[in-house]
Amino acid sequence: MEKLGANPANSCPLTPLGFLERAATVFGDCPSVVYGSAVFTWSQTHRRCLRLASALVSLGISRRDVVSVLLPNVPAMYEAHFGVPMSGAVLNTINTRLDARTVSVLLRHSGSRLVLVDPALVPLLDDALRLLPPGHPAPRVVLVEDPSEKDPTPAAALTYERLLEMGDPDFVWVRPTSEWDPMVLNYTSGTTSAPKGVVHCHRGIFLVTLDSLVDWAVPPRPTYLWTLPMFHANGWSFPWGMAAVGGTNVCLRRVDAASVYAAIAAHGVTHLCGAPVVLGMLADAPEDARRPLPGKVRILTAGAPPPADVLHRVEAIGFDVGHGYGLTETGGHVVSCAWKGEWDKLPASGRARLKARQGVRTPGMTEVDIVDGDTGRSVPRDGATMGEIVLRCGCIMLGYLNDGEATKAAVREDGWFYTGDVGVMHPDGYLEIRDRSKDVIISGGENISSVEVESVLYGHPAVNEAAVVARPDEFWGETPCAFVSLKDGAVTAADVMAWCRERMAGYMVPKTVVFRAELPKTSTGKIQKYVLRNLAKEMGPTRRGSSSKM
Ligand SMILES: Nc1ncnc2c1ncn2[C@@H]1O[C@H](COP(=O)(O)OP(=O)(O)OP(=O)(O)O)[C@@H](O)[C@H]1O
Repeated sequence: MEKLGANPANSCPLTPLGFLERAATVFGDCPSVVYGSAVFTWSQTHRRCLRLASALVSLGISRRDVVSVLLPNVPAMYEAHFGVPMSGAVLNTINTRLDARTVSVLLRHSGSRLVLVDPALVPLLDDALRLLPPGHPAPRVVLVEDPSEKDPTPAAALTYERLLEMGDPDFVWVRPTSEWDPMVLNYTSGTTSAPKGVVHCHRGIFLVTLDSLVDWAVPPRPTYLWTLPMFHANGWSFPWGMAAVGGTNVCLRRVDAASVYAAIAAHGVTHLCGAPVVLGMLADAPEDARRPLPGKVRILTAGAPPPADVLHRVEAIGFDVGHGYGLTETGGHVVSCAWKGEWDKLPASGRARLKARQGVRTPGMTEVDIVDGDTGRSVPRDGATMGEIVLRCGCIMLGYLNDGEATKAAVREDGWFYTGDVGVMHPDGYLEIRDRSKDVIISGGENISSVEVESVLYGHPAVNEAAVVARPDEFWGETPCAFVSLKDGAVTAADVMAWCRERMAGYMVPKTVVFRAELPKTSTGKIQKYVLRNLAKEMGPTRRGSSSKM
């Protein structure tokens, strides 16, 4: 036995890129990517990706060079997920909702060599390039033509289709020399601080892709609607996943309730992903935007805590919602609320409450725990004691690009990745996020989960969105301050406080309620609590016994 082990046949580097070759063989004539009236087959997508890889190499792109994309969910964005790493380069998808300054910082930080850009985003890229420091080599720009957008570049500029024409459809793609070779570079959303550049290798992406398919029980040949931006942590690994199962990728340039319902009906969509804001959008869609669902439509939600009330409402329409938890640093979801048959017997609100819990590790994940910050020991399974969620598995990032300190703080010597999320472990072994460590409110020594207070606020029939942050308090240190946007305006701060008082302990009830037409969000649709926290701080401390409204 001692002599047996790794050999050249069993230690070839794992990579998700091979899924595409297989898809071309098995599903060659089946639709791969649909966009408006354009329909590609898997053999066409395979050849287009090889052309892209070959053309990039002919432009001088080589192993480990960074190629960025500034694109909505269009076919070129899908193809870049294969074509760019098939050239040996590292794919960097840039969030299209960022401002020019941030895009410029990311281009500089990543040392990007080439950018694929959408016509509508050319002005943003131009501004970002102008902001690069003098002497910094600007990346080469390739415009991705789009039938629905005016072409803003001179005829002589290099375009995506011309680039593909230059490429070889029989190109022998550049395989990773090691499965640990970097494959993608994704910047985090910047919800809690400046975006960090997360680097994943081929092996990690291979593992999370297959794990996500198994965990969500995705069958062969699904019809997958791209409501989740592929720039957000590579669409939680599903660009590669859809090739593995021969799915049809329905691309949408813009996501609004009417286009989502229309696309579901027109294409017979079976699967889609979205942050809880997308669920809210579907649940609150006006009657004239809705279409009957053509069959079972499954939604995977992750990225922020889904309020039980929103889960309940979207399931009432007929959607079948799965709930996952992950971070840019894990490449996809690694914890999910694995559903038990016996829960089906519960009333709808009870089912939604259970589904709002983040759940248990996915099958491919090695270990998840919640640990006490001081002792490092697991917290008791009592559904009440809070600790930090830590993870261990093959899809944890290689690290943050050029940021050894942040990498060391997140991936520690004890073998855990520290998520910065605070949660509790329930007696049945399912975990539930209570907060991000920076968002916990400490009032008179009691830890208050802002998420828990928010979930009560979301239950109020007039509340559209809610976020709870700490406001300084002269006596308690901090008290909860709720920022609320309303569906209709006929509610007072006193009503909101009374609603909370009936449903939670007194110390958790917001002592300040601020109404806003809209709450500030990150480019991935998450509410920017640090902006609200600053606003709460600027209001000055609350005084003993006081409660206020604005
Ligand atoms: N199902 C979920 N329920 C609650 N929170 C979730 C869920 N899924 C993800 N999250 C939150 O999203 C975070 C991961 O988001 P992402 O990687 O996009 O960047 P970010 O953490 O928002 O940005 P930054 O790290 O720059 O502040 C998790 O740490 C967690 O706080």
